[in-house]
Amino acid sequence: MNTHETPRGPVDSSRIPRYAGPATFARLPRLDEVGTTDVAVVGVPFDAGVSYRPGARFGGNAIREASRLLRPYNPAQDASPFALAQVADAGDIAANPFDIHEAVETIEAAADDLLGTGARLMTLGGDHTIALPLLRSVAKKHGPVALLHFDAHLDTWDTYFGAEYTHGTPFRRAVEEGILDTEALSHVGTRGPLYGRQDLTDDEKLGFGIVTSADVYRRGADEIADQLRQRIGDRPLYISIDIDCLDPAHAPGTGTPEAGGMTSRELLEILRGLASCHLVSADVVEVAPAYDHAEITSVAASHTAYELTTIMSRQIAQARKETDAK
Ligand SMILES: N=C(N)NCCCC(=O)O
Ligand SMILES: [Zn+2]
Ligand SMILES: [Zn+2]
Repeated sequence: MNTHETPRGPVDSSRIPRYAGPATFARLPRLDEVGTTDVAVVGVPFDAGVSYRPGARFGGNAIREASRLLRPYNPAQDASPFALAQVADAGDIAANPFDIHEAVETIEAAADDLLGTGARLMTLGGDHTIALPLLRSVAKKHGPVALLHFDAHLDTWDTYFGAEYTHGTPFRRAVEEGILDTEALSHVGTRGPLYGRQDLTDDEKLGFGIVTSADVYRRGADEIADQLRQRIGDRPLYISIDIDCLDPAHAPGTGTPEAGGMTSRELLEILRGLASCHLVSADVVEVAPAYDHAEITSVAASHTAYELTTIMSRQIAQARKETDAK
Protein backbone atom coordinates (compact mmCIF):
# COMPACT_ATOMS: atom_id res chain seq x y z
CA MET A 1 0.00 0.00 0.00
CA ASN A 2 1.27 3.45 -0.76
CA THR A 3 1.82 5.51 2.35
CA HIS A 4 -0.89 8.02 1.54
CA GLU A 5 -3.69 5.56 0.92
CA THR A 6 -6.16 5.06 3.73
CA PRO A 7 -6.66 1.39 4.57
CA ARG A 8 -10.08 0.00 3.87
CA GLY A 9 -11.42 -1.29 7.18
CA PRO A 10 -14.10 -3.73 8.26
CA VAL A 11 -17.81 -3.48 7.48
CA ASP A 12 -19.43 -1.10 10.00
CA SER A 13 -21.35 -3.30 12.43
CA SER A 14 -23.42 -0.36 13.66
CA ARG A 15 -24.96 -0.14 10.17
CA ILE A 16 -24.90 -3.67 8.82
CA PRO A 17 -25.64 -6.39 11.37
CA ARG A 18 -22.48 -8.26 12.12
CA TYR A 19 -24.13 -11.59 11.48
CA ALA A 20 -25.13 -10.60 7.93
CA GLY A 21 -23.24 -11.47 4.79
CA PRO A 22 -20.38 -13.85 4.09
CA ALA A 23 -17.64 -14.06 6.71
CA THR A 24 -14.20 -12.65 6.11
CA PHE A 25 -11.79 -12.32 9.03
CA ALA A 26 -13.05 -9.46 11.26
CA ARG A 27 -15.42 -8.41 8.41
CA LEU A 28 -12.41 -7.03 6.57
CA PRO A 29 -12.36 -6.62 2.78
CA ARG A 30 -11.20 -9.45 0.60
CA LEU A 31 -7.77 -9.10 -0.96
CA ASP A 32 -9.28 -8.79 -4.46
CA GLU A 33 -11.30 -5.79 -3.22
CA VAL A 34 -8.20 -3.87 -2.14
CA GLY A 35 -5.58 -5.08 -4.62
CA THR A 36 -2.64 -5.32 -2.24
CA THR A 37 -2.41 -5.58 1.49
CA ASP A 38 0.04 -5.16 4.36
CA VAL A 39 -1.28 -8.14 6.29
CA ALA A 40 -2.91 -11.04 4.45
CA VAL A 41 -5.20 -13.23 6.52
CA VAL A 42 -5.18 -16.54 4.69
CA GLY A 43 -6.92 -19.83 5.37
CA VAL A 44 -5.33 -23.24 4.87
CA PRO A 45 -8.11 -25.83 4.99
CA PHE A 46 -5.83 -28.85 5.26
CA ASP A 47 -5.88 -31.57 7.93
CA ALA A 48 -4.45 -34.68 6.29
CA GLY A 49 -1.48 -34.57 8.70
CA VAL A 50 -3.32 -35.35 11.94
CA SER A 51 -2.61 -38.25 14.29
CA TYR A 52 -5.96 -38.29 16.08
CA ARG A 53 -9.22 -36.37 15.54
CA PRO A 54 -9.61 -34.85 12.07
CA GLY A 55 -11.53 -31.65 11.33
CA ALA A 56 -9.05 -28.75 11.41
CA ARG A 57 -9.73 -28.25 7.69
CA PHE A 58 -12.83 -26.39 8.87
CA GLY A 59 -10.89 -24.27 11.37
CA GLY A 60 -10.23 -21.21 9.21
CA ASN A 61 -13.86 -20.67 8.36
CA ALA A 62 -14.93 -21.24 11.97
CA ILE A 63 -12.45 -18.56 13.06
CA ARG A 64 -13.77 -16.20 10.38
CA GLU A 65 -17.34 -16.76 11.63
CA ALA A 66 -16.32 -16.19 15.25
CA SER A 67 -14.37 -13.06 14.28
CA ARG A 68 -17.54 -11.18 13.29
CA LEU A 69 -17.69 -9.82 16.84
CA LEU A 70 -14.20 -8.30 16.83
CA ARG A 71 -14.26 -4.51 17.01
CA PRO A 72 -11.87 -2.11 15.29
CA TYR A 73 -10.12 -0.65 18.37
CA ASN A 74 -7.87 -2.87 20.48
CA PRO A 75 -7.58 -1.25 23.92
CA ALA A 76 -5.05 -3.79 25.19
CA GLN A 77 -2.53 -2.51 22.61
CA ASP A 78 -4.05 0.99 22.28
CA ALA A 79 -4.32 0.58 18.53
CA SER A 80 -6.83 0.38 15.68
CA PRO A 81 -5.10 -2.37 13.73
CA PHE A 82 -7.21 -2.10 10.59
CA ALA A 83 -6.70 1.67 10.33
CA LEU A 84 -2.94 1.58 10.90
CA ALA A 85 -2.32 -0.75 7.97
CA GLN A 86 -4.29 -2.58 5.32
CA VAL A 87 -5.42 -5.96 6.58
CA ALA A 88 -7.38 -8.09 4.12
CA ASP A 89 -8.74 -11.60 3.84
CA ALA A 90 -6.85 -13.43 1.11
CA GLY A 91 -9.20 -16.44 1.04
CA ASP A 92 -8.00 -20.02 1.20
CA ILE A 93 -5.04 -21.92 -0.19
CA ALA A 94 -6.41 -24.95 -2.08
CA ALA A 95 -4.21 -27.75 -0.78
CA ASN A 96 -4.61 -31.34 -2.05
CA PRO A 97 -6.19 -33.44 0.74
CA PHE A 98 -5.01 -36.72 -0.82
CA ASP A 99 -1.34 -35.93 -1.39
CA ILE A 100 0.50 -34.40 1.55
CA HIS A 101 3.71 -33.72 -0.38
CA GLU A 102 1.82 -31.84 -3.05
CA ALA A 103 -0.16 -29.97 -0.39
CA VAL A 104 3.03 -28.86 1.34
CA GLU A 105 4.39 -27.59 -1.99
CA THR A 106 1.16 -25.77 -2.81
CA ILE A 107 1.11 -24.02 0.58
CA GLU A 108 4.73 -22.93 0.23
CA ALA A 109 4.14 -21.56 -3.29
CA ALA A 110 0.99 -19.67 -2.24
CA ALA A 111 2.83 -18.22 0.76
CA ASP A 112 5.69 -17.18 -1.56
CA ASP A 113 3.20 -15.31 -3.74
CA LEU A 114 1.64 -13.43 -0.83
CA LEU A 115 4.94 -12.64 0.89
CA GLY A 116 6.30 -11.57 -2.48
CA THR A 117 3.77 -8.73 -2.57
CA GLY A 118 5.30 -7.38 0.64
CA ALA A 119 2.49 -8.64 2.88
CA ARG A 120 2.92 -10.38 6.21
CA LEU A 121 0.86 -13.53 6.73
CA MET A 122 -1.71 -14.24 9.40
CA THR A 123 -2.57 -17.82 8.54
CA LEU A 124 -5.63 -19.65 9.86
CA GLY A 125 -5.18 -23.43 9.83
CA GLY A 126 -5.49 -26.25 9.16
CA ASP A 127 -3.45 -28.72 11.17
CA HIS A 128 0.10 -28.03 12.34
CA THR A 129 1.70 -29.65 9.28
CA ILE A 130 1.18 -26.35 7.47
CA ALA A 131 3.72 -24.52 9.66
CA LEU A 132 6.57 -26.18 7.75
CA PRO A 133 5.82 -24.79 4.26
CA LEU A 134 4.93 -21.43 5.82
CA LEU A 135 8.28 -21.30 7.60
CA ARG A 136 10.11 -22.32 4.44
CA SER A 137 8.55 -19.41 2.65
CA VAL A 138 9.19 -16.91 5.45
CA ALA A 139 12.84 -18.05 5.68
CA LYS A 140 13.33 -17.46 1.95
CA LYS A 141 12.45 -13.85 2.60
CA HIS A 142 14.02 -13.19 6.00
CA GLY A 143 16.62 -15.93 6.48
CA PRO A 144 16.36 -18.27 9.48
CA VAL A 145 13.72 -16.88 11.84
CA ALA A 146 13.18 -16.98 15.58
CA LEU A 147 10.22 -19.20 16.45
CA LEU A 148 7.75 -18.95 19.28
CA HIS A 149 5.66 -22.08 19.29
CA PHE A 150 2.59 -22.14 21.55
CA ASP A 151 1.39 -25.72 21.89
CA ALA A 152 0.65 -28.50 24.34
CA HIS A 153 2.92 -30.62 22.15
CA LEU A 154 6.54 -30.43 21.08
CA ASP A 155 5.83 -31.18 17.40
CA THR A 156 9.50 -32.08 17.03
CA TRP A 157 8.92 -35.80 16.70
CA ASP A 158 10.65 -37.54 13.82
CA THR A 159 8.05 -39.54 11.85
CA TYR A 160 4.63 -41.13 12.27
CA PHE A 161 4.05 -44.38 10.34
CA GLY A 162 7.24 -43.46 8.52
CA ALA A 163 5.74 -40.16 7.31
CA GLU A 164 7.99 -37.10 7.58
CA TYR A 165 5.25 -34.51 7.06
CA THR A 166 2.66 -34.70 9.85
CA HIS A 167 1.26 -32.33 12.46
CA GLY A 168 3.62 -33.80 15.07
CA THR A 169 6.83 -33.22 13.09
CA PRO A 170 6.98 -29.77 11.41
CA PHE A 171 9.56 -28.19 13.72
CA ARG A 172 12.06 -31.04 13.54
CA ARG A 173 11.91 -30.78 9.74
CA ALA A 174 12.32 -27.01 9.98
CA VAL A 175 15.46 -27.28 12.14
CA GLU A 176 16.89 -29.97 9.84
CA GLU A 177 16.34 -27.65 6.88
CA GLY A 178 18.16 -24.77 8.58
CA ILE A 179 15.22 -22.39 8.29
CA LEU A 180 15.02 -21.58 12.01
CA ASP A 181 17.41 -19.48 14.07
CA THR A 182 18.39 -22.09 16.65
CA GLU A 183 19.46 -19.39 19.12
CA ALA A 184 15.85 -18.32 19.56
CA LEU A 185 13.43 -21.25 19.61
CA SER A 186 10.84 -21.68 22.35
CA HIS A 187 7.83 -23.83 23.02
CA VAL A 188 5.23 -22.30 25.31
CA GLY A 189 2.39 -24.19 26.98
CA THR A 190 4.00 -27.62 26.77
CA ARG A 191 2.47 -30.35 28.91
CA GLY A 192 1.09 -33.85 28.89
CA PRO A 193 2.45 -37.34 28.35
CA LEU A 194 5.30 -38.01 25.92
CA TYR A 195 6.56 -41.20 24.28
CA GLY A 196 9.67 -41.14 26.47
CA ARG A 197 12.21 -38.88 28.16
CA GLN A 198 14.20 -38.99 24.93
CA ASP A 199 11.58 -36.71 23.34
CA LEU A 200 12.79 -33.93 25.62
CA THR A 201 16.47 -34.67 25.03
CA ASP A 202 15.97 -34.64 21.27
CA ASP A 203 13.98 -31.43 21.45
CA GLU A 204 16.67 -29.71 23.48
CA LYS A 205 19.35 -30.86 21.02
CA LEU A 206 17.37 -29.23 18.22
CA GLY A 207 17.74 -25.97 20.16
CA PHE A 208 14.35 -25.47 21.80
CA GLY A 209 13.73 -23.99 25.21
CA ILE A 210 10.54 -24.96 26.99
CA VAL A 211 8.09 -22.86 28.99
CA THR A 212 5.55 -25.34 30.30
CA SER A 213 1.95 -24.43 30.93
CA ALA A 214 2.69 -24.84 34.66
CA ASP A 215 5.52 -22.27 34.31
CA VAL A 216 3.03 -19.81 32.85
CA TYR A 217 0.63 -20.44 35.72
CA ARG A 218 3.32 -20.17 38.41
CA ARG A 219 5.33 -17.24 37.04
CA GLY A 220 2.65 -15.28 35.28
CA ALA A 221 2.25 -13.95 31.75
CA ASP A 222 4.31 -10.76 32.19
CA GLU A 223 7.42 -12.52 33.45
CA ILE A 224 7.16 -15.15 30.73
CA ALA A 225 6.77 -12.50 28.03
CA ASP A 226 9.86 -10.66 29.38
CA GLN A 227 11.89 -13.85 29.25
CA LEU A 228 10.74 -14.65 25.69
CA ARG A 229 11.39 -11.11 24.50
CA GLN A 230 14.95 -11.26 25.77
CA ARG A 231 15.59 -14.53 23.98
CA ILE A 232 14.12 -13.22 20.71
CA GLY A 233 15.79 -9.80 20.71
CA ASP A 234 15.39 -8.03 17.37
CA ARG A 235 15.45 -11.18 15.23
CA PRO A 236 12.68 -11.66 12.67
CA LEU A 237 10.08 -13.67 14.58
CA TYR A 238 7.48 -16.19 13.47
CA ILE A 239 4.75 -17.13 15.97
CA SER A 240 2.96 -20.44 15.52
CA ILE A 241 -0.04 -21.00 17.78
CA ASP A 242 -1.58 -24.42 18.12
CA ILE A 243 -4.89 -23.67 19.83
CA ASP A 244 -4.38 -26.79 21.96
CA CYS A 245 -1.86 -24.73 23.95
CA LEU A 246 -5.05 -23.69 25.75
CA ASP A 247 -6.72 -25.94 28.28
CA PRO A 248 -9.56 -28.01 26.81
CA ALA A 249 -11.86 -25.85 28.97
CA HIS A 250 -10.76 -22.87 26.85
CA ALA A 251 -10.37 -24.73 23.57
CA PRO A 252 -12.33 -27.99 23.40
CA GLY A 253 -12.54 -27.85 19.61
CA THR A 254 -9.21 -29.34 18.71
CA GLY A 255 -7.78 -32.65 17.56
CA THR A 256 -5.34 -33.68 20.31
CA PRO A 257 -6.52 -32.08 23.57
CA GLU A 258 -4.38 -32.27 26.74
CA ALA A 259 -5.51 -31.36 30.27
CA GLY A 260 -3.76 -28.68 32.31
CA GLY A 261 -3.32 -25.97 29.70
CA MET A 262 -3.12 -22.20 29.66
CA THR A 263 -6.14 -19.97 29.87
CA SER A 264 -7.05 -17.80 26.90
CA ARG A 265 -6.31 -14.79 29.14
CA GLU A 266 -2.75 -16.00 29.71
CA LEU A 267 -2.17 -16.56 26.00
CA LEU A 268 -3.50 -13.13 25.01
CA GLU A 269 -1.48 -11.42 27.75
CA ILE A 270 1.76 -13.12 26.70
CA LEU A 271 1.17 -12.04 23.10
CA ARG A 272 0.55 -8.44 24.14
CA GLY A 273 3.83 -8.58 26.04
CA LEU A 274 5.59 -9.40 22.75
CA ALA A 275 4.29 -6.34 20.92
CA SER A 276 7.78 -4.90 20.48
CA CYS A 277 9.14 -8.02 18.72
CA HIS A 278 9.68 -7.97 14.96
CA LEU A 279 6.78 -10.26 14.03
CA VAL A 280 7.11 -11.17 10.35
CA SER A 281 4.22 -13.66 10.11
CA ALA A 282 2.11 -15.95 12.28
CA ASP A 283 -0.33 -18.83 12.23
CA VAL A 284 -3.17 -20.12 14.40
CA VAL A 285 -3.79 -23.80 13.77
CA GLU A 286 -5.61 -26.93 14.98
CA VAL A 287 -9.08 -25.43 15.50
CA ALA A 288 -11.46 -28.34 14.81
CA PRO A 289 -14.98 -26.92 15.07
CA ALA A 290 -16.79 -30.29 15.17
CA TYR A 291 -15.60 -30.73 18.78
CA ASP A 292 -16.27 -27.15 19.76
CA HIS A 293 -19.13 -25.84 21.90
CA ALA A 294 -20.64 -22.37 21.68
CA GLU A 295 -17.65 -21.29 19.54
CA ILE A 296 -15.40 -21.33 22.63
CA THR A 297 -12.38 -22.39 20.62
CA SER A 298 -12.97 -20.30 17.52
CA VAL A 299 -13.65 -17.18 19.61
CA ALA A 300 -10.35 -17.75 21.44
CA ALA A 301 -8.61 -18.28 18.08
CA SER A 302 -10.16 -15.16 16.56
CA HIS A 303 -8.96 -13.02 19.48
CA THR A 304 -5.54 -14.62 19.21
CA ALA A 305 -5.33 -13.72 15.51
CA TYR A 306 -6.58 -10.22 16.36
CA GLU A 307 -3.72 -9.63 18.84
CA LEU A 308 -1.17 -10.94 16.33
CA THR A 309 -2.62 -8.77 13.57
CA THR A 310 -2.49 -5.77 15.86
CA ILE A 311 1.20 -6.36 16.57
CA MET A 312 1.94 -6.56 12.84
CA SER A 313 -0.06 -3.51 11.79
CA ARG A 314 1.38 -1.37 14.58
CA GLN A 315 4.88 -2.24 13.40
CA ILE A 316 4.02 -1.54 9.77
CA ALA A 317 2.60 1.87 10.72
CA GLN A 318 5.63 2.64 12.87
CA ALA A 319 8.05 1.70 10.08
CA ARG A 320 6.12 3.93 7.63
CA LYS A 321 6.26 6.81 10.05
CA GLU A 322 10.01 6.43 10.35
CA THR A 323 10.45 6.27 6.56
CA ASP A 324 8.19 9.29 6.07
CA ALA A 325 10.22 11.27 8.61
CA LYS A 326 13.39 10.73 6.56
N1 LIG B 1 0.26 -30.79 16.63
C1 LIG B 1 -0.64 -31.33 17.38
N2 LIG B 1 -1.73 -30.71 17.67
N3 LIG B 1 -0.51 -32.54 17.90
C2 LIG B 1 0.61 -33.37 17.73
C3 LIG B 1 0.33 -34.65 18.43
C4 LIG B 1 1.14 -35.74 17.89
C5 LIG B 1 0.83 -37.09 18.52
O1 LIG B 1 -0.26 -37.60 18.30
O2 LIG B 1 1.68 -37.62 19.21
ZN1 LIG C 1 -0.69 -29.44 19.82
ZN1 LIG D 1 0.93 -28.55 17.22
